Amino acid sequence: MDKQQLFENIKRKKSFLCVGLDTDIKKIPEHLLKEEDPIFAFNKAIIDATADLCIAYKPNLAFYESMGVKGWIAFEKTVKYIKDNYPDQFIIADAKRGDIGNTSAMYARTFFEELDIDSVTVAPYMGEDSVTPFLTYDNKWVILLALTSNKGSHDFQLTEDANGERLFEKVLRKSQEWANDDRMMYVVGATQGRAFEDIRKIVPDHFLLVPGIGAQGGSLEEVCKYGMNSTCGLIVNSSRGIIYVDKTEKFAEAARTAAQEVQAQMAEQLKRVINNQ
Ligand SMILES: O=C(O)c1cc(=O)[nH]c(=O)n1[C@@H]1O[C@H](COP(=O)(O)O)[C@@H](O)[C@H]1O
Repeated sequence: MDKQQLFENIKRKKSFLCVGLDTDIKKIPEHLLKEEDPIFAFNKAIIDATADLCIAYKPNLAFYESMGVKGWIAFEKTVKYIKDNYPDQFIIADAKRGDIGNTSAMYARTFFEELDIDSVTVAPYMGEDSVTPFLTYDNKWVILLALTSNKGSHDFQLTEDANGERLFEKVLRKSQEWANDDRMMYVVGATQGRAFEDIRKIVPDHFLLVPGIGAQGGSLEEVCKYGMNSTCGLIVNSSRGIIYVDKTEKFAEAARTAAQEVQAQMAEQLKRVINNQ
């Protein structure tokens, strides 16, 4: 999917919501445990209940890999289900990969060839040759960690060099030598507030993947105020705040209601982008 298609989907659905499929066997409703594949059954119900309200799904690999082979099978089935039934959805494999070049090439092969997923999250710490193997595929995206939502973002990302440049700013600047905004996005946590202003000075046109609303308490309004650009430029993720709001047989309905609330706020925020077209 290219940038224009993504923006068209955002306008059509009046949403830039990404539903995070962080599916934990210990958190799903009990009645699903009798299913042959409870993780997939849960995901399928959540996807069917939310697909018209969001433009992306982000399964986080940790949740699947923690279950070994069974988890990987549920992950593959989930990706296939989205692609077969909701082909307009942008799929993000949240894997936070990155290694020496020939190893990154194998990660890229997994997500882009074997599974044909749209994008993968990548850690920038090992530099250019750890990221470029992911950039050799047409119509596939690298989503590079820039300024994350967690407290630990202060340990490295927000530290300054002798010239006053912060590490996340160096990541944003340097990585633009490897790919432009039709192949690369950046992760910026919704908890980072006004930092979006600084980020937009360096990457005005890029899409940003923004996790951290909902369970982590980030403000959607603030993210939009400082981070939205003329093509929206935001994919905002919520995982626990949508998929775990109810643990009864009505969990999917409740997830839909939670997604509807976020989508309504997004539709409001999008007015200024759409009206300026
Ligand atoms: O790359 C990510 O998606 C990510 C980056 C970041 O800075 N913070 C962050 O929370 N995430 C992921 O986004 C999701 C957030 O989940 P909730 O806090 O439950 O909405 C999890 O899958 C996290 O691993």
